[in-house]
Amino acid sequence: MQVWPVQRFSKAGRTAPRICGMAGVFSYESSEVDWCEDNYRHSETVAEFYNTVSSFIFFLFSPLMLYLLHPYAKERSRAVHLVWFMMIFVGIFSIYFHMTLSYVGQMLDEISILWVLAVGYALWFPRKHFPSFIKNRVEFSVLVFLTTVFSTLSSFAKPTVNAYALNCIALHILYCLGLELRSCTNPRIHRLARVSVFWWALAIACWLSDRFLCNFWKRINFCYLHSIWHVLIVVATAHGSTLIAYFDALHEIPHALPEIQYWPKDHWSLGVPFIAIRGSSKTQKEC
Ligand SMILES: CCCCCCCC/C=C\CCCCCCCC(=O)N[C@@H](CO)[C@H](O)/C=C/CCCCCCCCCCCCC
Ligand SMILES: [Ca+2]
Ligand SMILES: [Zn+2]
Repeated sequence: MQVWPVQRFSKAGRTAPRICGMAGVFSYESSEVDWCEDNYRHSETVAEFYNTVSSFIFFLFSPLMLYLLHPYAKERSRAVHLVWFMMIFVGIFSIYFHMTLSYVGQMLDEISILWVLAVGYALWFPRKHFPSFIKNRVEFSVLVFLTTVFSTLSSFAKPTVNAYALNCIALHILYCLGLELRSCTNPRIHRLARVSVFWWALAIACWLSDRFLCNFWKRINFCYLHSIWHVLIVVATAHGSTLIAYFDALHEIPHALPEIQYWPKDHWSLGVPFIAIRGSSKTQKEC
């Protein structure tokens, strides 16, 4: 396969990125992070072709999830649309990052993920687990906002650890889900939880493998694991965020009788989950 002659950009043998002045932070390969896929193999201007192209998956799922979650958003708050709206920006920044491997691209990619997570926490973190000094969701949102501003500033201190820190937040989300599931007996919900964790585990396995086993993947000429991660983490987020939003709906708008359904076919193995709103009369919660 042809490698484009822009090898002057190649990182081979280089230990630290060259950032010279303000313009340097935008330059190709100014990020300390470089994924396993060979740079400039398919294009002169796109550093990691498959990692860039696979980031377009955000543009497929974001509008679909905005559409599917609209009935729930109408009942709960239009603010829940922020999560998938902001995912469009995660997609844009992911494309920019993999296209240039620039320092600015990396920071935009990671900071946008951090803010999506922050919005998710502010909207959906269960009230019963709020710290004792917090009285309501507005106060909790202020706390999340301040923590996120602090984390955003800290992310410039050691950019190479940002992605690991973000993955640790995913572990906290899994822990919170576990707590909710303990008091839930609905088998449909437990199945959605298993499917969500399955996609997330597959995604993180690809991310770690691309990071740490690159030599092996290069030897067998298969350097696409980070591209696969993009697809899997979006699928995991579609499942996981719907599950979290379902628990939120059960607690916050139980009268709406929320129910998990799948699009386009109402079967867990074939579709994308969403929250269907069955009514507005006050009834017992299911779990
Ligand atoms: C009560 C808490 C509610 C939280 C709601 C969760 C909302 C979803 C939030 C985040 C979406 C993740 C988007 C991933 C974008 C990937 C872009 C990317 O590939 N970036 C890499 C560089 O190109 C970078 O190295 C990756 C960094 C790690 C990102 C970690 C993301 C954590 C995802 C959490 C997903 C939860 C799924 C839960 C499943 C049970
Ligand atoms: Ca690369
Ligand atoms: Zn990526």
